[in-house]
Amino acid sequence: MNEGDKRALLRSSVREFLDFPSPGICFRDITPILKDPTAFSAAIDLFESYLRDHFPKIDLIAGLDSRGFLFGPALAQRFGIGFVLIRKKGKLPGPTECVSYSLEYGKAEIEIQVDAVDPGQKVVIIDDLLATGVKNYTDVNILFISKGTKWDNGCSM
Ligand SMILES: O=P(O)(O)OC[C@H]1O[C@H](OP(=O)(O)OP(=O)(O)O)[C@H](O)[C@@H]1O
Ligand SMILES: Nc1ncnc2[nH]cnc12
Repeated sequence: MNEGDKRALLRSSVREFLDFPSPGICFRDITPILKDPTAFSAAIDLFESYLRDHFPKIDLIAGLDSRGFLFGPALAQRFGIGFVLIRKKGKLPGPTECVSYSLEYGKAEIEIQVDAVDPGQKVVIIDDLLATGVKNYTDVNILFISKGTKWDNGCSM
């Protein structure tokens, strides 16, 4: 399957539910991607090829609780690198760093273990979709950060 076919398959695999979980929200349901191994492979292929084209050095993949956990480990395997968890507050043991943020509906606090990332490591943060997270980027996204510095880049598939 070529890249265009993969994108088309993914688009057709995301269902929309209006007014879920609250009135006015159009919820984009990615569960059909996970149910179809061809679609899931296509998602990981597209993430991988984007990263290989744009970023020569990646040390770690970090996944956002919870749907980022569905894609991140498979992607990390493709690169032979590790996967670390960014979880909702109160789920990770030991010393953590925490930040609060607003979602399309509601607020959350997320945490990472302080030893999850070493200074200077290049980390890809992966999630299933952005709604309000970063302006101009929607659907399946990859964002890059260098720990303790700034967002470097982002993409939408
Ligand atoms: O762009 P935003 O406004 O931040 O919305 C997108 C975020 O919301 C969803 O996660 P959620 O916190 O609902 O958790 P879930 O993955 O467990 O459903 C989704 O997986 C993203 O992480
Ligand atoms: N519109 C949306 N669809 C699916 N998950 C979401 N999380 C936040 N906004 C969402």
